[in-house]
Amino acid sequence: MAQGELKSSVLNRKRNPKSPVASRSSKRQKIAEHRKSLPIASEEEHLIKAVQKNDILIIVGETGSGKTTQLPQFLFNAGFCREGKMVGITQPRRIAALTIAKRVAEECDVPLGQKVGYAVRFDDTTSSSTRLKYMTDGFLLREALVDRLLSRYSVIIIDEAHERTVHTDVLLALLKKVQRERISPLKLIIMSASLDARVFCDYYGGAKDFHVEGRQFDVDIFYTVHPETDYVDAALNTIFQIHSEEEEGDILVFLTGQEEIESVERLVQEKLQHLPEDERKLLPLAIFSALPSEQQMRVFAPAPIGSRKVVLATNIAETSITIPGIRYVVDSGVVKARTYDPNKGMETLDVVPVSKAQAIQRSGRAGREGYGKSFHLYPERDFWKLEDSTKPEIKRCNLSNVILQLKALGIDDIVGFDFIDKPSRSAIVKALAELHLLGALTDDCKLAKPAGEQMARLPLKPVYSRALILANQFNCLEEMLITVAMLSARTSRNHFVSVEGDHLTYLSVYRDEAKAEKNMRKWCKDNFVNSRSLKHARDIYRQIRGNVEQMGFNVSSCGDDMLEYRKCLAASFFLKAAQRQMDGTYRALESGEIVHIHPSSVLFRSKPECVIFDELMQTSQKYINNLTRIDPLWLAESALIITKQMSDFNASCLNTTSVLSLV
Ligand SMILES: Nc1ncnc2c1ncn2[C@@H]1O[C@H](COP(=O)(O)OP(=O)(O)OP(=O)(O)O)[C@@H](O)[C@H]1O
Repeated sequence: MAQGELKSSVLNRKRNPKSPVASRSSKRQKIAEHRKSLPIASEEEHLIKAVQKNDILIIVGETGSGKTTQLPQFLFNAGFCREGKMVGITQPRRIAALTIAKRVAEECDVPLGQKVGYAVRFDDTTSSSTRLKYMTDGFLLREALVDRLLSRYSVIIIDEAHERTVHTDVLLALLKKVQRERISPLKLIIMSASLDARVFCDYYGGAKDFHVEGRQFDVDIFYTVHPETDYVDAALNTIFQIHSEEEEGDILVFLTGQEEIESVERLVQEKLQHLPEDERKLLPLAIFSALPSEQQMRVFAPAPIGSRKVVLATNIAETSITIPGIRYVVDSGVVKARTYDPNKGMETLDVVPVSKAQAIQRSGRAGREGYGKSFHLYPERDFWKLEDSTKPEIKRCNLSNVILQLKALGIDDIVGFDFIDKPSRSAIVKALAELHLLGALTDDCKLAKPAGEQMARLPLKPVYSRALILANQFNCLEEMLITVAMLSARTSRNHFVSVEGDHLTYLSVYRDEAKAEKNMRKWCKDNFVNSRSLKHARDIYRQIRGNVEQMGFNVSSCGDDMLEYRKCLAASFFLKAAQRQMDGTYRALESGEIVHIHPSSVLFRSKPECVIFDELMQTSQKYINNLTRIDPLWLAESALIITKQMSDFNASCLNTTSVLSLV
């Protein structure tokens, strides 16, 4: 993309004053000045009055106006944290909870974990003195399992509500109920950067909305004149164009996923080799959700003096976060979106155009510390054609996890539950049936004891939780913990091939690295394994091992008896089994879909007669991935159990019999 093709639509610019490298007190002064300069600062009094007057408040403000960092501090100062009460702030993403809490602790000049802390899955920094608690929406939902009325909170703020993650949607409904049931008052604040305040106001019966006007810094917006045929190539060119022509400042590039990011990372490195020495000072850094937290945090460190960092990100960096130094944003205009078809039990992962709200959020990342520029790799006319916002996740995801949590919260009538946007009936029925077959629900659709309770306590997909519970009985819990950790970390498995399938291959990758005497990075490099993902898997392993030990499980190993382990996999993943057809394709037994083994599976060539799989996904074709070869007779054993379960299953609790089509 040539410079001439970029078009500016915002001319009004303000420059960021140069920041002095400061001693602690001048840093404190700088922070105080910064806080005063935020658009929300002049609204403190009005906001507090509005919260005092209204039990539910919808706050809408532009990105960067200071909602997330300032409002909790205003509430603290106004006395909402007296008598040990807390203000809880939820974020859709863990990286946001983490970095915002760090920033607010810095603004308050306190160590993280005391007055200000964060809590995300497997990582809780809060203490008994924490008053402002940043957390993921999923974490608060889990907290409700232990303390139904969320009694320690005086205020709960649901931030970035417009993202409409499934956990946010469930919280919106749950908090309505909690508010009604609580004796001590609970203030509820819904915050959103954009648009649909109306939806939330209506949902809460005409709740009051409050608008914070203005933003701190302008962002110049540029579009291409013509559509780009290859956005990766266009992104690469734009990075180097900014690097050679624009003033100092870091670059944030939005791409779609890990593989793409890693390939752009390599391409940037390669291109740099062809530049003169003094123009090579460009440091590519990746951030995506499968990256371990501490590696994600690298993008927040300043670039070495004289260098420019270029952060290659998925939509993980789209909302809430401030990456210091970013002045330029490059927006590919696309995102990888997951949708789930409950009838086929199939996930589809498509690269689709972003919504207007997402494009605005992306641009907003350039104007956090000073004036910025945002380069969209598509024409302006295409921006206007984008959807306003993304479809709520609850309408396009597998509901089994969320329904299990609602059941564990004592909410039995899922169909009648007051969702802001109701999931389809078929998605609910499918999830209930799946949970029943996995042993989490009784025949009357109640939480089964203890299996359902244990599954609800484990922060994993229900099928993984079931695999762990069964593995405890099959004496292969150690192996299953590794498998679940490797599957959750989406680790690569090149080079190590077990003829039995991907799960066993994962096991050998994990174990061989542990045995090797070399350092992990070197070992991974020699063996073509992604070291980032493997490290992530090790973290997850440690954490879930802690969970199952707390539940009283004894982590034992089946040694070399992999038959037991494979039988255990079959008994857990029986709903995800596929049988080879005459023509070499497979038929997924649950849905009847014709599917193919993904080329990255170690079983791609050997094509065994019968397999269980972890993923069924539509990309260019319908693929199954993460497979293990099983004996069809083992499935027959599971089928007998299922038939028995189904005959006992009280389908009237769903008011439908369509669950029977499952078996
Ligand atoms: N970690 C950080 N480091 C440096 N500055 C930060 C950090 N977090 C926030 N800020 C500053 O505070 C400003 C306000 O951030 P805040 O997150 O409160 O805004 P917001 O209105 O909630 O925006 P958004 O809707 O985009 O989350 C940012 O624009 C930035 O200048």
